[in-house]
Amino acid sequence: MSDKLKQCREQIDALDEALLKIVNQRAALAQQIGHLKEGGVVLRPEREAQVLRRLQDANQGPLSNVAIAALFTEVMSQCRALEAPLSVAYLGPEGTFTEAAALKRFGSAVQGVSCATIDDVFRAVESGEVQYGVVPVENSTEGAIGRTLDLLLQSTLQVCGEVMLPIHQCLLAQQCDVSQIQSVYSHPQSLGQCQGWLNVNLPAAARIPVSSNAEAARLAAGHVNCAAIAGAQAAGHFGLNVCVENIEDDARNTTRFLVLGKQQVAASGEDKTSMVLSATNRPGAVHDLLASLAKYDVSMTKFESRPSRSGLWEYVFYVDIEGHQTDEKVVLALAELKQSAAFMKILGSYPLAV
Ligand SMILES: O=C(O)C(=O)C[C@]1(C(=O)O)C=C[C@@H](O)C=C1
Repeated sequence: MSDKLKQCREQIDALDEALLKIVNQRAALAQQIGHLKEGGVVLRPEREAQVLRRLQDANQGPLSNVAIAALFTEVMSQCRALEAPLSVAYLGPEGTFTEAAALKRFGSAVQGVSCATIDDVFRAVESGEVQYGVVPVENSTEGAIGRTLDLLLQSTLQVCGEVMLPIHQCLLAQQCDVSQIQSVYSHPQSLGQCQGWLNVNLPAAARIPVSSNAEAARLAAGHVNCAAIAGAQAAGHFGLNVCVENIEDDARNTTRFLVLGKQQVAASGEDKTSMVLSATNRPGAVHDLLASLAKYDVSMTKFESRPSRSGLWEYVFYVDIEGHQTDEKVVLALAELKQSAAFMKILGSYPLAV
């Protein structure tokens, strides 16, 4: 070993000891805070977002802000676990992007509960079996996840947070001779995100939609001439090879997930509010809804219409705005909006994804 290498490792050892002491001091403070909360809710999304943003603002590298967020999310996850255990349901099975989103938001010190359907995630949170749930809500290439939107309308749960996860799809198979692949399994959303790649590279292969990407990988593991489209993490779970990486048609392909819970999250300073609206049946009604937002300078980040399921050709609108429902201009805009809407339900205010 060269002298320089030895020296660097000695310095790392010394720093690790200092880090060890400091993270344990931090953990002890979190424990104290836990006692002060006395039966209160342990997870404080607004505080966690503020901690991450402050550190990202102060970060001078060489670690990236993405790395800093991942590192300190894990630190907070371990500290939080000393205050109280936390359970989180997600749309499973293990190895799906939703599991990755839950991990990204909550870190590893939580009890993850895999659910077979989006409905089951809602039920698990509603019944109190778990404290939080994570479900996909929209993808940048394929659009809304209708089932999540429909359940948000019916449910009493609050949206407590959002997670943005860059989605990189891979072709997984037992053998990587692409000319031998006859069928490709995947979730319909993932097949949609890769249709351009499939048209060019596997035009003759059957595209078989299944319930999840993990299920696709499980099926591909049983047939030598079949492949799955899934995240690279699924390859390890099912003993498959990653034959081709990044086969999504848009390199910026991102899925947005929602964190569901029962708490009203306090303002963090950079927040979003989600709601569902319906307009009265008269000319200009939708315009009036949006005019209330414009009047108070509230930006809209999403507008999505869905059948209302209560009348033929009737629609509800899913709207996200910038700001917390307790912010002054949001309070004014929402009060006016409520006057012109036939129906209005606030789904929750929560910190912007860090
Ligand atoms: O500040 C708190 O309320 C804490 O419990 C500490 C802490 C942290 O580790 O920083 C942990 C859990 C909360 O969700 C927020 C922050």
